[in-house]
Amino acid sequence: MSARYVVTGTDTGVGKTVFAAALTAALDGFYWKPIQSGLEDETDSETVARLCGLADNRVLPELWRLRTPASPHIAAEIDNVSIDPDAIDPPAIDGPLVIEGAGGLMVPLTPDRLFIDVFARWGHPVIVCARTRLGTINHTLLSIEALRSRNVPVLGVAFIGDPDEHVEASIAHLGRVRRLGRLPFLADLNPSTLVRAFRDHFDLSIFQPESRP
Ligand SMILES: Nc1ncnc2c1ncn2[C@@H]1O[C@H](COP(=O)(O)OP(=O)(O)OP(=O)(O)O)[C@@H](O)[C@H]1O
Ligand SMILES: C[C@H](N)[C@H](N)CCCCCC(=O)O
Ligand SMILES: [Mg+2]
Repeated sequence: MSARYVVTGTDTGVGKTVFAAALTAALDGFYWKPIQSGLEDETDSETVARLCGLADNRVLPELWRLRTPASPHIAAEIDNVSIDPDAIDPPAIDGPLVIEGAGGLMVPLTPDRLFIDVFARWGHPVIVCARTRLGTINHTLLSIEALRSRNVPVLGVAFIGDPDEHVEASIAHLGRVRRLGRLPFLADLNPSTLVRAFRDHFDLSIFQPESRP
């Protein structure tokens, strides 16, 4: 089976979608956001389609599209639908697949079930997107601990923002986790600046295990 990567983050708004667009483009792969909450602004799938520079069919349809920009379990209740966490399975496509959650790991899908429970069932490697800003050490280490306590494979941390060597190194050391790279803030965010930034700041071979010697 082709590679599957789960892109999660320490919080909502950390830059998962932008990172996921960059990774999808770099892998020449597919993107899937199973649950979208919030439909008024550009959705994450639309953002990825705009930023990854690939054909529209590389963005797979969401399973649940919820109107309210809230936690999925609340947005689902408002829309009077129920999310079935057991029915969330990655589409069987032939090619690398980048899957984005919603918010952070412990975001509820129902009153009793969390996104991290679904990731644990899949067992696909998880990439934790983390800010470099103050507060990130605590949030990132907690996220890694939550994944490890459920035996979810952690590929590493993708930092987003301005460089902070001390902070990034501390997280790698204390979390015993790989630093995948750091996506800088791009004042002009478009497909070409994003592809270049990913190429300059990440080692693609980490995401292509089959091409490693
Ligand atoms: N590397 C970057 N350079 C410039 N802007 C960025 C970058 N990363 C994220 N942003 C901006 O920050 C905002 C939040 O990013 P993004 O939508 O990727 O977060 P998210 O973690 O996917 O949030 P959600 O939990 O809603 O899915 C967006 O306006 C996005 O354009
Ligand atoms: C609305 C937002 N952009 C995401 N789609 C959902 C974020 C849920 C966060 C829930 C929480 O941790 O409190
Ligand atoms: Mg997103």
